[in-house]
Amino acid sequence: MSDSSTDETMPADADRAEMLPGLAAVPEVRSLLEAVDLPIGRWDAEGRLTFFNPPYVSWARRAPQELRGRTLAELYGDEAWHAARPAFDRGFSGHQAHYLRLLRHLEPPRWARIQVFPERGSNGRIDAIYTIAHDVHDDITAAMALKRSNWLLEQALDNLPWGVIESNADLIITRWSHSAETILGYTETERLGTHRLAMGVPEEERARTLAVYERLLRGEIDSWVEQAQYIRKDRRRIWVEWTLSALRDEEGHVVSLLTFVRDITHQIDTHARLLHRAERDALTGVLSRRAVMERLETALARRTREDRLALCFIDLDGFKQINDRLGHVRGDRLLVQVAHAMQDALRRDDAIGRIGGDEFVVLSAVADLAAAQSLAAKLVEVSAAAGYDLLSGLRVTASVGVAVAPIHARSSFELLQRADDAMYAAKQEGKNRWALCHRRIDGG
Ligand SMILES: Nc1nc2c(ncn2[C@@H]2O[C@H](COP(=O)(O)OP(=O)(O)OP(=O)(O)O)[C@@H](O)[C@H]2O)c(=O)[nH]1
Repeated sequence: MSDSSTDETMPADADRAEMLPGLAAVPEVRSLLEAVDLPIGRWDAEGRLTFFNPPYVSWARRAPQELRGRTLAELYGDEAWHAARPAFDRGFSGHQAHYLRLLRHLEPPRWARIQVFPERGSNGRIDAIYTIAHDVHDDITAAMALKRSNWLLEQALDNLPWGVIESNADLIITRWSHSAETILGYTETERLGTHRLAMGVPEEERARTLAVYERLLRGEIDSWVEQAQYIRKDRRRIWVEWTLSALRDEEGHVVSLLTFVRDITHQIDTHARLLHRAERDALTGVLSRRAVMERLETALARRTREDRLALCFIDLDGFKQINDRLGHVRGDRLLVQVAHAMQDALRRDDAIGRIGGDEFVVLSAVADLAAAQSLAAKLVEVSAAAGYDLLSGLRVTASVGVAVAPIHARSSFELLQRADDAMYAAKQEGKNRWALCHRRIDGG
């Protein structure tokens, strides 16, 4: 080993004091700089490292003789110098500055915040700058992770099939995601800062919806899921599912309502179609046998002492002949015509179902027997009018039997039986007519 290299690595205290430039030459300052547990370096006007304390040596991962007199670019590369240069320039122009640098010479690399401040000589000139490095790796990586997860969250929220809406404790909207725009038709600009109920919620739903919001805001419930209608900006009514959650601060106060919204119009339509299909007779569109029997059971179960329920049993006359002469397709058409004519003759609360080939049942709440009879008469009349095949001039008519609960029967089975008997009587009497059940429960 040469003498000079010995001098470089371990300078005697006296020699070192002479070698030290600027402020660092003052013994008190030097002791202070060496005692500080942060890497400190002094860079002269040519950007060369002229002083460094012991923490700097271990931080730089170099022997002292490899550090002294070197520029930052020589020590850490051009990329590092590029990051440092603006702050160095500010330091040499008399200002404090700082910059962030990823220290790639460390394994694994770490983020540091480097503070730069000028050293002014006695003549006021700036002879050098000092750098102090702070390890901010954990803060920076935490901030970057937070930023990234926020970014991911935003991306995810925007790409979800769910619209995301957030409103504050005054129900003013503070977030309206991209998907919310797509589903509800209003843009973020139109909705931010407006009241939740200002647009879209149908008039008749407002009071109920507000009551739900208020329960959430008061903390009475934490979440709420419901299906409701919404009027889009283009005035189209859609079905949506709202999932609302109350968000609380650290003290537990509800500060906002987070809402996810999903368009379920398609599901609701499909469900309605399936329900309709199960409930309806495929040919005529009136109720199916099962559905009309269910209505009958329900109506009888709900009937109060005073209520009267008329059941008309309708069987078309001579329908076999229509089929035989005109074929099934034209027969079908006549069936449909008669079914629709009967349906059109009924009131909103009445029900009509097809229970067999050419057999129908009509249910109607009536005031008395006279009303039941006039209903039966009307069914006979409209069937005869509608049951006409224009091409052949052939006609079908209907025979109708009517029984009334609780006058003629109390159970559904009996009521149906009594009406069927009465219909048979009408056929016997010559068809195209109605007959009232003649057997009263009380035997009268
Ligand atoms: N076109 C068509 N015909 C049907 C359908 N369902 C049953 N039929 C026919 O309807 C006819 C019903 O016959 P009936 O009620 O016994 O005979 P009808 O000629 O009406 O005799 P009456 O009731 O005594 O007047 C039969 O020929 C069945 O084949 C259907 O969905 N479409």
